[in-house]
Amino acid sequence: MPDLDSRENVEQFVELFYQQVLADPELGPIFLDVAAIDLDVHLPHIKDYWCKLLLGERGYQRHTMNIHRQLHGKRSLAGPDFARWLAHFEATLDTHFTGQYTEKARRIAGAIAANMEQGLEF
Ligand code: HEM
Repeated sequence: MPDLDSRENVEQFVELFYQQVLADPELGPIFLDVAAIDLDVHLPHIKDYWCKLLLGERGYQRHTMNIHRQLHGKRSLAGPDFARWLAHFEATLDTHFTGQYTEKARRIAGAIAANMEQGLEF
């Protein structure tokens, strides 16, 4: 299985991850109804975000925490939501990718999800 060591593979990962998240009965509506994302706008941001975190690319320069804080104001995001999000993230990695970048993605996602969950507790 490939590693998340190129933009091409990171983009493939994001597509596969979002297929799962958007199909999730709890999480899908948060993206599609609450935030009403335009996938053609949203997915390139997510791809740039992971290319920054994993490959050191500089394309993503937005404030992720503020975006989730705003979202949290419309539909509260709590422990079980983060657990589902992470479960899809890890299942996508486990099924399609392997290697040191894959493990880096797993660590970073876990740490950011925990931080974000704490940061939204108020
Ligand atoms: C409960 C878990 C989560 C849910 C339900 C969720 C949902 C969302 C939604 C609906 C948006 C679009 C917001 C908008 O455009 O108005 C978004 C954006 C984003 N999320 Fe999450 N998110 C979760 C966790 C995370 C985590 C843990 C990370 C990072 C590891 C993350 C990274 C991002 C990024 C990078 C964006 C793009 C922001 C931008 O437009 O630049 N999310 N999220």
